[in-house]
Amino acid sequence: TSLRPRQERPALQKLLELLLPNLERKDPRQFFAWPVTDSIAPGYSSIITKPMDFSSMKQKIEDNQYRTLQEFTDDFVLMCNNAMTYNQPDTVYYKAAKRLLHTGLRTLTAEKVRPYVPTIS
Ligand SMILES: CC(=O)c1cc(-c2ccccn2)c2ncccn12
Repeated sequence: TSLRPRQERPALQKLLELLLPNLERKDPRQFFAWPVTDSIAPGYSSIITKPMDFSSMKQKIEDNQYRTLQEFTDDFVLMCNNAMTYNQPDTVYYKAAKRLLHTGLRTLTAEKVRPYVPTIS
């Protein structure tokens, strides 16, 4: 239940706190740093049902909301796919998202990161 305190997952949390800045560095123009607002992107909230951005991912790490590396990866993929859904292919945002998705997944699936993926619990 929600009343049960979130069990600590220090090893995973430490890993995610290392991985997040690595991914953020791949977004130097900080397109993905903060939630996209309807004022900068007309109609965004009615088109994108599950918004995601790096600041929200950071908060989820601090709040112990990621149980596995896969859940963290899923949010990263969601963030990139949102940008490729809302923005047309010829926009800087779409192109940045496509590149970020590709380079970010290479980091998240790298051999040296894989040992942190828990086997069937
Ligand atoms: C990520 C994304 O879809 C995005 C980020 C931005 C953005 C992010 C930071 C500063 C300015 N714009 C944006 N602007 C218009 C349409 C879409 N976007």
